[in-house]
Amino acid sequence: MAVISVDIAGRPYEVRVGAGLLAELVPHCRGRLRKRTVPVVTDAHVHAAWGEVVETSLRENGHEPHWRILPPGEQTKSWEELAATVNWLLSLEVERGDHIIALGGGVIGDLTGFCASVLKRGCKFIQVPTTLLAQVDSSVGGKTAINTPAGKNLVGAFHQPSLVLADLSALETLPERELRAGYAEVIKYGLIDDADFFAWCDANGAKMIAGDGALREYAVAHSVAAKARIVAEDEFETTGKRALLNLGHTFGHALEAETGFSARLLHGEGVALGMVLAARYSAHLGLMPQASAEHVARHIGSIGLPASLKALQLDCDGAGLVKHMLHDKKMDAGTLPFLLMKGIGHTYLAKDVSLDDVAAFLDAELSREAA
Ligand SMILES: NC(=O)c1ccc[n+]([C@@H]2O[C@H](COP(=O)([O-])OP(=O)(O)OC[C@H]3O[C@@H](n4cnc5c(N)ncnc54)[C@H](O)[C@@H]3O)[C@@H](O)[C@H]2O)c1
Ligand SMILES: O=C(O)C(=O)C[C@@H](O)[C@H](O)[C@H](O)COP(=O)(O)O
Ligand SMILES: [Zn+2]
Repeated sequence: MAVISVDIAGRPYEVRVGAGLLAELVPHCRGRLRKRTVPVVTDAHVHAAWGEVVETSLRENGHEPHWRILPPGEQTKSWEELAATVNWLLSLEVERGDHIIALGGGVIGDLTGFCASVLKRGCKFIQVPTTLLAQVDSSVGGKTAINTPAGKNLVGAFHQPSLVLADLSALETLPERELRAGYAEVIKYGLIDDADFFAWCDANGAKMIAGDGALREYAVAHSVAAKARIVAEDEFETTGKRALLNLGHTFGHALEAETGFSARLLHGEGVALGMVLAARYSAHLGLMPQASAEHVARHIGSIGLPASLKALQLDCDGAGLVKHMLHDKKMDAGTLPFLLMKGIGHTYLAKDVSLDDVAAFLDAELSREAA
């Protein structure tokens, strides 16, 4: 098992990565579950696959799980589910010191974390991520949120978990499309500032997705360590450092909004295509060699992730996509800083991007044939 520490000032916590952690959930929680009643928020797919394992671990250790089983999918990150879940937690008389368990992917982690942040002005919670995406990214760092009709993650809070338990065994029941989508956020760490890790992904990504346990443990632990370093430096995304984790997301979130936050485009798929667009736009601006941008696109395409905007068959133009971007939380005095690349492993926050130019670039990409 790998244990990574997230050194948030004054509130450090551990991320444990290994196989079989769900079956021993309570021992790993080491005294965090104070009461007999333990609230567990999950979704229907995760409950069907892992509910019994978690139930057994809790009951064998003298706890009584209370389940809130939500509909799977992005639509669950909503005002309605937030209100209903907070009311459910209140009905269980959860106290601030109790730990709420978020068992699931990024949707469950983001929603439950946000509930924990507002309940009684801040309750404790434990992230138990069951998707690759949640293990390498969303369970770590304390961003929590819901979506609104105006866009992605527009209402939320920074609220750190007390513990993250990433059980690699959970990935055994994860559909392959979800594994690939999660892998997009793994590649992201290589593209941000770690060219060696991108080379590792190039060599091992497909085998890791196919099920190699040692490669999975390395990918998850390396990604968590990368995220932990960035978050410890800039917890609240104020210095520009944490914004690097948004690589591909300005494009990706606009695509998610355009496709109605539906199963047509998963978050990780939007990020994958968003990173291709960020690389190609960087090449278009002359910042990065076109060959490096195509290297990024080739690797992403080789995994079965979307690498072409045309393939999405959107019913909009570049200006339509840019309109979604105006809700991006990085907007600053009417301008939108963009994550661009000077090369693989050299991402930076550019403050001088023209949105008209981005729209024209996207118009060209919308009609570009897939490589
Ligand atoms: N807070 C952050 O820092 C952060 C980072 C990245 C992404 N996110 C958010 O995370 C969300 C995406 O998360 P996701 O990709 O995990 O999606 P998800 O939570 O929707 O899970 C994907 C699908 O897999 C199913 N599933 C989960 N675990 C399973 C398992 N072990 N076996 C079988 N099925 C399983 C779910 O029911 C769902 O159908 C987005 O809303 C995104 O905005 C947040
Ligand atoms: O942790 C972060 O910081 C990230 O940006 C991680 C992203 O992968 C994640 O999708 C995040 O929720 C996006 O943040 P947002 O602030 O653009 O909503
Ligand atoms: Zn993301």
